[in-house]
Amino acid sequence: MAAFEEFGVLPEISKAIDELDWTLPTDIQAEGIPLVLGGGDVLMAAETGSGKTAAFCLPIIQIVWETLRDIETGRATSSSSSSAPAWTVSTQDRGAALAVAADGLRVQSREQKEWHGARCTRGVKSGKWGFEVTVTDEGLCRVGWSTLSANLDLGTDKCGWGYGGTGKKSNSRQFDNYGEAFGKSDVITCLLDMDTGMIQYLKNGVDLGVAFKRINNKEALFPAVVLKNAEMSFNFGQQPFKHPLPYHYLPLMSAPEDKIAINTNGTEVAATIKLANNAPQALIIEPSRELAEQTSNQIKLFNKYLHNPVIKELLVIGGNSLKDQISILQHEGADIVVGTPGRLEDLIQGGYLSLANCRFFVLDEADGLLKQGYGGFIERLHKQMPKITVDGKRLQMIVCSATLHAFEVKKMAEKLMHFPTWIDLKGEDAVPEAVHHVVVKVDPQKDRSWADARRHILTDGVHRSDKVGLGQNTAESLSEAVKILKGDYVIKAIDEHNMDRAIIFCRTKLDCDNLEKFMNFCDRNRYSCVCLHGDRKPQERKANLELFKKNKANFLICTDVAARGLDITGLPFMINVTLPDEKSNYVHRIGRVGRAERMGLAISFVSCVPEKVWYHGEWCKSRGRNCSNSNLTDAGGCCVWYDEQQYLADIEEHLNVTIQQVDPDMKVPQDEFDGKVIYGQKKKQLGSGYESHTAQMAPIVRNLAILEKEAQIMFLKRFFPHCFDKK
Ligand SMILES: Nc1ncnc2c1ncn2[C@@H]1O[C@H](COP(=O)(O)OP(=O)(O)OP(=O)(O)O)[C@@H](O)[C@H]1O
Repeated sequence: MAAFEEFGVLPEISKAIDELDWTLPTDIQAEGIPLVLGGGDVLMAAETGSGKTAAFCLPIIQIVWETLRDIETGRATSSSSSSAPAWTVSTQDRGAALAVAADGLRVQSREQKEWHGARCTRGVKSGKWGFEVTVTDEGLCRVGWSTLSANLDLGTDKCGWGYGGTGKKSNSRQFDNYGEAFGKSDVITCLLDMDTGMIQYLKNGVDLGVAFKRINNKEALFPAVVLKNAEMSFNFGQQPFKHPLPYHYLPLMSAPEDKIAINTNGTEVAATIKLANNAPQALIIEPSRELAEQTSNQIKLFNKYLHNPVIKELLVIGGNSLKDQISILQHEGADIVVGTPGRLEDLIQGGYLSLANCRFFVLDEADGLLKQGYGGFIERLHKQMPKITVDGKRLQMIVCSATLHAFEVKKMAEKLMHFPTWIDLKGEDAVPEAVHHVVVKVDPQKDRSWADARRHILTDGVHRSDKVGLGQNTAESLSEAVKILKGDYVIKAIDEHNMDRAIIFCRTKLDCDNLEKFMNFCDRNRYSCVCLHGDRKPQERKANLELFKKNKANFLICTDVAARGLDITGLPFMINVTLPDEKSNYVHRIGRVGRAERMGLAISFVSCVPEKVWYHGEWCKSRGRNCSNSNLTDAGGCCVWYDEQQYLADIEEHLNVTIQQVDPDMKVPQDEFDGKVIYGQKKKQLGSGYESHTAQMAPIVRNLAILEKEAQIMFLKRFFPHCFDKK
């Protein structure tokens, strides 16, 4: 069996993977694929280039295909089930913000302002029954019994009877003192005597007395709960109760069929499902067009051998014809949509793309999307997606990035995701081992070559009206010198390392354009380059990326638009002309090399003096185009002093490493990277490292064995002293 099949992947998909020469799943794939196939919400945090795209695409493709096949063969029906469901909390008969765990025995609502409730899948028509709940987190909760016609806000109408954590019982919105308050870790036993119409509760095994008597009810009663920012677990008798039920009461699980009623709320008569053309099963959001295109291409590759039915995949990004995308949605249809926020918003708002059948919601580079301000957009889409699809499947949300440890991500996950599993393969943000990253200090006071540089890069014009140049030892003059030196250092780095392929990051679009001109000026053939940034037309961006990918241009000069996710096989080198001010972007930029275990060298230039740079905000009318207001922002201008030393310190602290420093001659010192690896290729004899690991662990294991033996002997001596006496 092929390696991927062992993780539950269909043979047809596995065959397509084999053709890519992937022998084994990467760690994130080995952990992520089974979790997604198993129906869970997943947060995947793993380093750049570790194969996250396939970790979510493969299981999604598989489930989408299986669903299409079931629909085609008539096996898929809407969520009603004539066979009686188990005693669990219903995923159908529940409030929108109430999450039910996969086993149906734990519920959670993180909604702070509103109450959200749910009922059990089964109820009882007669007899004396009991179940237990445990409060597993702080918050407000009410638990008890209700009929199917009661509203989910238990105790607020005449058909629901509840007991709340504040020590009140309620029915018909009448709240009366009862028992005592309860909270986290308390166990509440809920008792119902259908024959006399009596409801009673125990708190941690202590009888609180009758709560409701002679309830005038002819309908079946169902266990019910309502929560406000709280969590609770249920036991209908699946586990031994923590506190025994009073005499004559039995666990609900043991109720015979003739006394059971089935919860039919939210379930409809079985019907064959038909999915609308414009209502895909999966929506994948990417932060940039290039990345969306890349993911879409991967899906096409993995799909290759899945026929009957064929999965229809659609890329929706700006720059491609909106009319064509609408036409495809209306006529051919799409099962998986990959897109960027802007175009997705246009299609959804225009009513061309429906989220009514969406069961996979993927946020790739999620922290990037949130930082770009798409949090509200994501929440709006999530609200429009059904939490349970027509065929009874739960909406699954998958969130990934190499840098997921942002507060915004955790907040969003808490709000939108359903008991998500974190796959965190690195702990905190980290740079892959396959990346050798170094910094080169740019010190215009030590390196005076800028002073008599006859040819130099056209700088960004920040100091156009300042007096700069030789003899001027002002901050402005040194800042201008840094800009000149950095242009030269790019050429030096390329020459020193014989780079014939590299991605070069600049801070602004203008810096990219200036570097492109400079490299062409130096030698159009040797330094052949293309640009990728937001001011270039979509078709040009696409063409430039292709030129670089196909090796027709040696260098790709770009802004952070290309920092995330771009996958260029075996890219050996990367240059940071200026460090990003956002720590996580360092990790993403660096991650363009050292992918799929191929070694990469990343060189970052770091100015030793402050550099004055453009910073156009909303206040800049032209948003930077031909802007010449070089005053500082606090004086109403569009410039700031950029402190790269500080950014370097921040990055080092964030990654908990000291980044190796290299002299301006760009020579990388002899270490385990140099000489033993060829950048762009896999490290030879990577080895598992187990051998040295075993040697390190051996003495510790030996000590543990001794301790274990001592503990066992102490135990035996204490409880079986006679065995030792005899000896
Ligand atoms: N199991 C595998 N075996 C070999 N190569 C793989 C495997 N999985 C993925 N790859 C390759 O590894 C490279 C990186 O994969 P991918 O783009 O999915 O990384 P990523 O984790 O999403 O990175 P980033 O965080 O930068 O977006 C790709 O070229 C991909 O083809």
